[in-house]
Amino acid sequence: MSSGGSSGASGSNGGGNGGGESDANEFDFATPATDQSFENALAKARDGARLTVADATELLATGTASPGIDPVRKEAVLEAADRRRAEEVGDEVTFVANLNNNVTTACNTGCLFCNFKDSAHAFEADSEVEHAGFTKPPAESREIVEDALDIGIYEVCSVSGLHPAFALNEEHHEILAAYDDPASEVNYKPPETYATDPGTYLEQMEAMSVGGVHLHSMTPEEAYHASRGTDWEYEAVYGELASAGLDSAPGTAAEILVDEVRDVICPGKIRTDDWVAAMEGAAAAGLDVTSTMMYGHVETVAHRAEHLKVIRDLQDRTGAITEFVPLSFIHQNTPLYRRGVVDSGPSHAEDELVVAVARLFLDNVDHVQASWVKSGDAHGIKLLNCGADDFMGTILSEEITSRAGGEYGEYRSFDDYVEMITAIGRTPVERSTDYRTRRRIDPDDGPHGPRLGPRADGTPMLPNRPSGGDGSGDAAGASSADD
Ligand SMILES: C[S@@+](CC[C@H](N)C(=O)[O-])C[C@H]1O[C@@H](n2cnc3c(N)ncnc32)[C@H](O)[C@@H]1O
Ligand SMILES: Nc1c(NC[C@H](O)[C@H](O)[C@H](O)CO)[nH]c(=O)[nH]c1=O
Ligand SMILES: N[C@@H](Cc1ccc(O)cc1)C(=O)O
Ligand code: SF4
Repeated sequence: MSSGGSSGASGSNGGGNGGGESDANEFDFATPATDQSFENALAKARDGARLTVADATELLATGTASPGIDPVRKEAVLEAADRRRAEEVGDEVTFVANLNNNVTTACNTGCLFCNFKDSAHAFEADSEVEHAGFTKPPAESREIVEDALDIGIYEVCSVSGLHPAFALNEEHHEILAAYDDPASEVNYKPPETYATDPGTYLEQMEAMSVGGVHLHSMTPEEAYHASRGTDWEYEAVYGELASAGLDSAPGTAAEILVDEVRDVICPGKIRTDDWVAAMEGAAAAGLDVTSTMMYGHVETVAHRAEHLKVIRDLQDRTGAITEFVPLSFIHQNTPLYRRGVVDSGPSHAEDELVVAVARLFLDNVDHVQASWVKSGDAHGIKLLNCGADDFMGTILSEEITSRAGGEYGEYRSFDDYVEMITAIGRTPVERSTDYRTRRRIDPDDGPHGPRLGPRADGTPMLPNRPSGGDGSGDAAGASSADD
């Protein structure tokens, strides 16, 4: 691999015109040019016409004909998106009382944007390699969810590394173990190899699906891992997971859904077609799904626009997508940054344009999320005025962004939410994961706490855990389970 400076990212950061002026290397994507003009694209967006990939590219770049982001044009795009948001979903800003409970950081997939994972080898019982990761057996997962239910959460969101000992169920263990060389052929080692057994995926689902909580888990990449080495259909795999308690699936692992970008940032991951097939399988199994895009690394604005088209087409076919979650790339501790492939994540202007163009382009997805984890409070609030109408959730625990170098903590209280949302003249609304159940919150009736969770009674959440994210993996008052 070459590491020719920051060319890929400087191209996309400098207004999204590709890596045109920088050193040629394999991470340079061609400068996008379209046969559309910025003005025409903006006029179509204002009229509510369905946008093309070329339209979206022009809007994201504030015109591909000139380099950099034009501030006046940017404001026009943001204004059109904010107006569309108001017409489509009104002035409510939703958020969910939820808990992140990630089960393991052991992973060999090697995505170059990720610092969440630890090399799975370090988790082996006879390994002397130090690591700060964790694996939580099912009983520990259950205890963590139980404790969080007591303080009022509605949802548990669980995404994990692809631990080599993870299998869907006992039958899957047998199939994987029967390979001649399971480790190299199907990324499998038996649980007894490791200091801590993660259990099966079905056992983790059963453990976390407790007390009426909504279980949001199993990304397409995890569904692939839960069926590796077999000919099982995604619909059947998600069906079994649903029978064990899964309620909806996160559409992470999407990154950029263009294979030439995946080849650079996550060559070990499933390709775009497989990601789409997994999401369709989840939908066919009756699950809601979310959708994401992780942007601001080596890709161009044209790749972002193509990604949005993949999501819109998927939603046209399934109707199962509840929200779109833009994930702003956090660069500090990642291999992409440390190896000099990128020199930063996206600028604030790029974040704003991604939210705005998602709102305008994804005419079939109702909700666009702003993330205080990725952007912090002030910029997150700004994104709510660029087309976003959801402000994610309380989460209580955060490992992905903090390990990548993010600095915005791992919890927001209901009082924080009410203050931030009313500060911009909007209405705070507690939601269910699927947005179908909502509760408008009277700002004057504080202190505020969750009421939609199975055990929620309006008491403010008081998470029993050390404050600040040190990436050590403690979650909501549980002990860490370092292997
Ligand atoms: C860490 S993975 C965990 C789940 C599973 N291993 C997978 O890849 O689907 C979940 C998602 O976190 C996001 N993520 C990881 N590192 C990130 C970073 N440095 N900045 C922003 N998002 C990141 C990616 O979109 C990734 O798909
Ligand atoms: N944007 C981020 C999220 N979003 C997910 C929500 O918290 C929630 O699970 C979803 O909206 C379904 O209800 N979660 C994170 O941990 N980090 C983010 O940056
Ligand atoms: N946990 C993911 C974000 C995420 C999770 C679930 C979703 O449905 C959407 C987004 C991250 O921090 O990157
Ligand atoms: S993004 Fe997921 S699959 Fe990729 S290295 Fe990180 S944990 Fe593993």
